[in-house]
Amino acid sequence: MSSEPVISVRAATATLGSRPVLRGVDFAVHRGEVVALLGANGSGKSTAVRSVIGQVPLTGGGVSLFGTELRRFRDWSRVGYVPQRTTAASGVPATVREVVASGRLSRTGLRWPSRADRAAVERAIELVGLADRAKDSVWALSGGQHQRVLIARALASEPELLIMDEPMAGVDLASQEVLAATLREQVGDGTTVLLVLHELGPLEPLIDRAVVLRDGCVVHDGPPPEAVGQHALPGHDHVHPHAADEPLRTGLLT
Ligand SMILES: Nc1ncnc2c1ncn2[C@@H]1O[C@H](COP(=O)(O)OP(=O)(O)OP(=O)(O)O)[C@@H](O)[C@H]1O
Repeated sequence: MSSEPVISVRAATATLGSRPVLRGVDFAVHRGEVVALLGANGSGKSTAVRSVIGQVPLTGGGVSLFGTELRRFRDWSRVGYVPQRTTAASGVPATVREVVASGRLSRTGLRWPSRADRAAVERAIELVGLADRAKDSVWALSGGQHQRVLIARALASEPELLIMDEPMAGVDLASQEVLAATLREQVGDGTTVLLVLHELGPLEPLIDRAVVLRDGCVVHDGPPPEAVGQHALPGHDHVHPHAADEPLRTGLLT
């Protein structure tokens, strides 16, 4: 493990509207790690990852990527980002291949795509199991297939760091399995991953560490919490044993 974190978030504070949403968040993600950001609805998970990629300005503290302060970081082809469930279909008709290829633009810029660029796009499409749909319009896809396209778009630049906001939300079981396999492959290749999850689900075996947020603060940073009994059910405040004597309430599923 490299001593310099790939992501370093230090005492981060952020306000949305007049609401303090991040209230002094600290965490780091090291090279090759898979870290899940967990917490109840509204705990600040999306805001935290959006601040990591500069979409939410911090009111205090700092973020570094690959050892560079965010405001000076320019190497965005090293970072793949999958936003919280949106559609890959804009107002403009586009095929699966076109949307995925747009994810390569951070590497190609304005030059004509090379053979390596095209191969990376095809590999990303294959990884998410959509090779047979490459020429189809994204309008014709299911929600789970859309999500796969967004992930392929993030993978097209062959990023060293993949940041995903609830990649499994609203995704059918078949697509979940494809996404888990895709992620396993990326992790096997050494990609560093930070992902927002509502529950660990099929990605659980891949997760090295969990950072749990509550009300904009980190309340746990360590082994992923285990869902047990009825507390594993959606709607239950999640209680699990902690290394210390007190049980830790993560509010994981509420
Ligand atoms: N643009 C905004 N303006 C004002 N408040 C916002 C805005 N975006 C989010 N919030 C609020 O900030 C808080 C944190 O939101 P955030 O999306 O980071 O939470 P989350 O943990 O990702 O939740 P979820 O699991 O529901 O996605 C919530 O209370 C939310 O209502």
